[in-house]
Amino acid sequence: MDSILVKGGGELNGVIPIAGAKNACLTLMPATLLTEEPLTLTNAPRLSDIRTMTQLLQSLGCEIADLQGGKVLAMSSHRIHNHTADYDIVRKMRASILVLGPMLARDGHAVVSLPGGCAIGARPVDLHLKALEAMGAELDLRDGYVHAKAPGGRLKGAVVEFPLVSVGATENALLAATLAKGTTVLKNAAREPEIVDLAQCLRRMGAQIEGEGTSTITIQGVDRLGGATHPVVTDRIELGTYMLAPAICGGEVECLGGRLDLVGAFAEKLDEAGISVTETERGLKVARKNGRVKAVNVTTEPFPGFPTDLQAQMMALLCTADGTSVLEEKIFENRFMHAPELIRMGARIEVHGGHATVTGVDRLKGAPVMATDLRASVSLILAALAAEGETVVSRVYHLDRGYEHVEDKLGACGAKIERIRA
Ligand SMILES: CC(=O)N[C@H]1[C@@H](OP(=O)(O)OP(=O)(O)OC[C@H]2O[C@@H](n3ccc(=O)[nH]c3=O)[C@H](O)[C@@H]2O)O[C@H](CO)[C@@H](O)[C@@H]1O
Ligand SMILES: C=C(OP(=O)(O)O)C(=O)O
Repeated sequence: MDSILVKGGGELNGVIPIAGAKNACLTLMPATLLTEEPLTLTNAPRLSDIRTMTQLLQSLGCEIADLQGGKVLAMSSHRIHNHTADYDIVRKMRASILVLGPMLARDGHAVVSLPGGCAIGARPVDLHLKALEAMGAELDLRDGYVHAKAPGGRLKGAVVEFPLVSVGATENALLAATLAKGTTVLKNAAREPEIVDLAQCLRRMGAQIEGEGTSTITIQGVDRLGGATHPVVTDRIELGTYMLAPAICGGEVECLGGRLDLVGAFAEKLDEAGISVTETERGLKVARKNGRVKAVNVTTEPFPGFPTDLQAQMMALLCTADGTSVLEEKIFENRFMHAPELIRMGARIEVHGGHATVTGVDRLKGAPVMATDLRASVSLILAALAAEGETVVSRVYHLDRGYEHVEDKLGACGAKIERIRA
């Protein structure tokens, strides 16, 4: 298993290009299952999660060519020859459940392994299943798999009101509704930019969708969808992560392709903490020129609130802030596993249920630490960049799920960071 060695202490200055969004790409890729015609995604990120989704789609019969070093994914699902998403692939990545809606919508049947829990929480998929049931699907849970059928071979439009906001359930229902007979209305739908991106791509393929980006999405089902070429939206979580690098270390970094509308609530917190964020022609410029960061309180919420996927990285910043901050995690029940690792680096953090109280210290100190999940791993790297001495972050396979070329991107801004290959 690879690890990352960081020698901390210096300022960061330079530019960092931001990739296409992992979480958008993972929902755009299954859209290929809705059409016999080619779907091409440009601005795709080069990540292990994208390779896992590629493997899963290929196992179902899709042809996928990754061009330009993986930045372009040319997909073609002329025929789905296998309708079973196997546990061996699904267990690696929860987003695999997103093949259920499209397969069911196109061919009227699908079998998909249940993804199981994960380190940050139990993460059930009941809302995905209830939405598809409302659209007429008959579901049977057997041997760890969901066996799904659409009576008469086609889903039908329905009004689906989600009891809580779920990004994945909104995506699965939206994908499925494009080919259902009649109108589907999704209420209390997620408003994340990745949902907007998915709706835009589906519309390019011929889908009739209104209201994406609001909490009510209306889909008029069509008989068939065609091919399209679509650029994946900028990764707002990668963007937020790299915006934190100069905030923690000092210096000035311009994040190329960054947009304030993608990170509004997060940028407001940076401003409150005393970090300057300005829009440039090419992206967002972030600087911490003088003084210590101020303590701020953060509560994670569905978009447009502060994203749970930036909570760990924000905690790394607040570890050296002036004063005491409280972080409240409202999306996942077990998303503070980075706290004990940050404490190993000298942070003062107390976790009580869904709250973490962080009292800033003058300086963190390097230590051997272990990544427990994707965003935890990058929070440890951010902390290490600001810490005195050396830090080795192990289990970085989590990091590779969501960040491409981390060492190169941070290294170009002056960070002393290298990968130790196992
Ligand atoms: C691949 C992808 O896009 N992942 C993102 C997606 O995950 P994901 O789509 O899994 O997250 P959801 O928005 O569905 O989860 C929100 C909450 O709803 C719960 N829930 C969800 C579905 C369900 O059927 N039943 C249920 O109870 C979850 O356990 C969680 O507590 O959104 C999360 C919340 O912004 C992000 O942290 C993830 O990075
Ligand atoms: C939790 C995340 O991803 P996933 O939903 O794929 O586990 C994430 O991107 O931070």
